[in-house]
Amino acid sequence: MSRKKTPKSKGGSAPATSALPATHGSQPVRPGTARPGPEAPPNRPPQPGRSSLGGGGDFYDVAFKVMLVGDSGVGKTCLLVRFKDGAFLAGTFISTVGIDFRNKVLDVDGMKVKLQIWDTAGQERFRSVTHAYYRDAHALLLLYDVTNKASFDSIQAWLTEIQEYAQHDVVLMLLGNKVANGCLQEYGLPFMETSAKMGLNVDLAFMAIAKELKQRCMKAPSEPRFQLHDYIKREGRGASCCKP
Ligand SMILES: Nc1nc2c(ncn2[C@@H]2O[C@H](COP(=O)(O)OP(=O)(O)OP(=O)(O)O)[C@@H](O)[C@H]2O)c(=O)[nH]1
Ligand SMILES: [Mg+2]
Repeated sequence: MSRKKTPKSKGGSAPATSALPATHGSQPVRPGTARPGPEAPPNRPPQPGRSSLGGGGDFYDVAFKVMLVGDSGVGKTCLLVRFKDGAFLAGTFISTVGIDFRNKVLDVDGMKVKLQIWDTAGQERFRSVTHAYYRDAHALLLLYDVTNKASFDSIQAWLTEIQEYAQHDVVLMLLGNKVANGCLQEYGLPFMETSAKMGLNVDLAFMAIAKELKQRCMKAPSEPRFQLHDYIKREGRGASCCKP
């Protein structure tokens, strides 16, 4: 499989007024089959198959879009910054406006898997912006704050929204951020407790998504199926559990 190196890109953001993302269903974007094209403008999501998906300055074999969703204040931006930069955004809470993204390339069993991670605004007034991005997402990380019951109570509403706007085969994982004890099996989703502050299970959450996505499009018939539930149960640190 061919590999690609494209100009460095830290990420970008799309204001509430930005155009809709291009539609490509839930097909992964492989550099080897990419159409040539200019970099997408920084305030718009990249077009499928264009070199902008290669931003980040790294070679990659396959690219996927991952979206972070959940109520305002649950820690989506902090989780992404922790994953991308290994740092915790302490201090004043600055709510995301519109939508923002960062790229990161992971080595998944010898293959370079690029995740383009979209950080959405949890505030209600940006909900229509978020809706427009669901259809392009290959995976969704739904976050709630384990110290905020209201954010937990919102899970069902988020799931309803996901069902309405996302692809039917989207990979979905629930993350209880700001870590506490206990297990959650209620929604039957792969689940982990994370802490953007302490870095708990953050890399693992994204790696689990990358492994699942990579296997969905690359698995050889003889290869055993990747078990997302088993993987996060086995590899998760601290309190983590999932549906058997
Ligand atoms: N203790 C603790 N605080 C956290 C953690 N993650 C985020 N926070 C804090 O929670 C607040 C909100 O974090 P953000 O990441 O900005 O929340 P968000 O989900 O992006 O919010 P919106 O952009 O409004 O949707 C900030 O004050 C963070 O410092 C965590 O794991 N532990
Ligand atoms: Mg945010």
